[in-house]
Amino acid sequence: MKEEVQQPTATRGWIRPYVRKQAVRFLAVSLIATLAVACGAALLFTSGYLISRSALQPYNVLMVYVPIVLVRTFGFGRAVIHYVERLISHDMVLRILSAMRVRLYRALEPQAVHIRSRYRTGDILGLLAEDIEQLQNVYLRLALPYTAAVLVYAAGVLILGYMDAAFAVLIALYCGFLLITVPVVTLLASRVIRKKHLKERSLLYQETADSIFGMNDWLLSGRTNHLLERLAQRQAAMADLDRRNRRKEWRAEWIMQCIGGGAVLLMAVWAGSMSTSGQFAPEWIAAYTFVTFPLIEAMVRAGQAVIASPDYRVSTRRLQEVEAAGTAEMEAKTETTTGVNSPAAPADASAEASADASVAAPASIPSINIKDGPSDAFIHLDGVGYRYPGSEGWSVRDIHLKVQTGEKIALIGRSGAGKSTLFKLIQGELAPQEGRISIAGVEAQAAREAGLFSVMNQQPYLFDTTIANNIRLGRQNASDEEVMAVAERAGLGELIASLPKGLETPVRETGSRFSGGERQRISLARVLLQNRPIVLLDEPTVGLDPITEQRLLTTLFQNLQGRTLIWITHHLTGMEQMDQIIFLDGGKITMQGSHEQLLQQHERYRQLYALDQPLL
Ligand SMILES: Nc1ncnc2c1ncn2[C@@H]1O[C@H](COP(=O)(O)OP(=O)(O)OP(=O)(O)O)[C@@H](O)[C@H]1O
Repeated sequence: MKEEVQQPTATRGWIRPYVRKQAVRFLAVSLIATLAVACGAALLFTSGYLISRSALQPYNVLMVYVPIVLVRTFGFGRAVIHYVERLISHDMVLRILSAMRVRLYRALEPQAVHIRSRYRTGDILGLLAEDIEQLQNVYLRLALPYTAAVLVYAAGVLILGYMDAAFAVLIALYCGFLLITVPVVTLLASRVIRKKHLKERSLLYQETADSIFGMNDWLLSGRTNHLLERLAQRQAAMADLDRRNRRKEWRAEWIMQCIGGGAVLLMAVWAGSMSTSGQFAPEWIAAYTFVTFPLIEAMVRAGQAVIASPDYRVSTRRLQEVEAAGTAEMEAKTETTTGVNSPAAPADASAEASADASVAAPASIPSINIKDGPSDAFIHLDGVGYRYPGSEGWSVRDIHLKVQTGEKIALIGRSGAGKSTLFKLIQGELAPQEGRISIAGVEAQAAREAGLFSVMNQQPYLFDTTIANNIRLGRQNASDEEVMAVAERAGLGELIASLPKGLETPVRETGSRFSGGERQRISLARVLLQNRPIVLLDEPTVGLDPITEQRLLTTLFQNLQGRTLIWITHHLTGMEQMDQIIFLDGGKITMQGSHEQLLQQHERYRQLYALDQPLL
């Protein structure tokens, strides 16, 4: 599959551009599908003739030899044509789907860092798991059968018209009713139920995702039965809507089958009258009657596909929404990286570059070279403000902050003060709505993409593999010696020596064999291996006892000496080692200065510091 399907843009929809791109294949498959129906029709036509002719007991089998051969040929031909049709149509659809998946990925990728705040997880799962799959049915179950049915309809009416114009008009109207009126009326009648069904499904996905994320809390609260009941209710509501919907579809199908039966009767009566009037021999009555079956079946299938079409529309709408958001994000990114707000990397940063550890930056991003060890990272926040989409108030505002290379900053504040938001802004996960952020002379997002940050968070995730592999997440190509060296620097030496398999010891699922402090040390070893100039610490000591906390902090500060450090914390342990301490409250800076300055100038700080000394 070397052929590359061009990626249509957001404005060009999710169906037509691909049909246009694959027009030749689409046309070929439609003709082959029509041929398959025609072959089926010919099979029954000749069968009908053969049965009638045989019933008249010809004196020699050779009298029916030709229809026998034809029945065999059409029977065999139908299977072969059907197979070829499936082969080509699935090949075409797989090409289209692969192009669509690439396109969806490209739409989602620029939004990756905001994905959890922008979409609900259930919707994303639905999008990835269902929507693209749904679209394959547009081609296989809707477009192709409908095109084939219309072609069969047109050919049938033309052939009949050649024999009897008035009857051809009657059949055209009759089958038109089958092909258009019944599906459209059914669609309109089931619109409300379908809408409800989609809403319920989205809620079910959302609640299931929520429940999985919060499974621990449900278990701890002892209310798992309540959760299961709620999910069961939601499922029952959906199943009920499903049933009502299906009932409507079955009714429509039943009506279509009845209409089809009527068409067969009409044909039988017409063929009878044609025979009576001497237009053709009586043997042809069965042939004309039988031929109606496969033709009607093709039309009923097309009608059913139309009835299922709203599901496809919902999928395309969701894909279009995601793509529009992705395009907006890309445009914003392009403006950010090429706009006037993006000064080039400072001269001294590149001057100090060392070849062995430079980070290849994407073309549009000023290249930032990171030398082995701390470099000239300089963080400058100038009047920064951010308000989450849909929120009334600002989560942070008026933030002015200058951090010199190698400085250690503590961000302190109660819950909801805006620490994490500020963190995300510095990391380039969020773009400021007011003011600007520059890191080593470039926008935060560019700094992030150039790999200037390492992050240690509250609960580092350990994968179910060896300690060495978990540390290697920091740098895949690190040698065993390098991994051991950082593990020792992180204070894991003794622990590793006590394990029979040393660095090759499996950590077990989610790292359950290690204590909180040990897990943080593994995370520190990863950070050391990454060797990046800015390290962001998001409460890495939360939940640790005071002694373990002190020890971990000592290891951290010793090993991260010289790097620019920003540390989110809730309390004041270790503040003496910080160059700047920033208090946030209600999204604003309320106190700022070194430990000594704050002790001298702020009574409140003195009180907080005294209160926060651990009882060792
Ligand atoms: N995704 C979001 N959408 C809307 N509002 C948000 C979102 N995330 C945070 N906020 C709001 O922004 C404000 C600051 O939140 P933030 O998470 O930055 O505080 P924090 O100081 O890090 O709190 P904590 O210590 O509890 O993590 C809060 O009022 C919070 O409700």
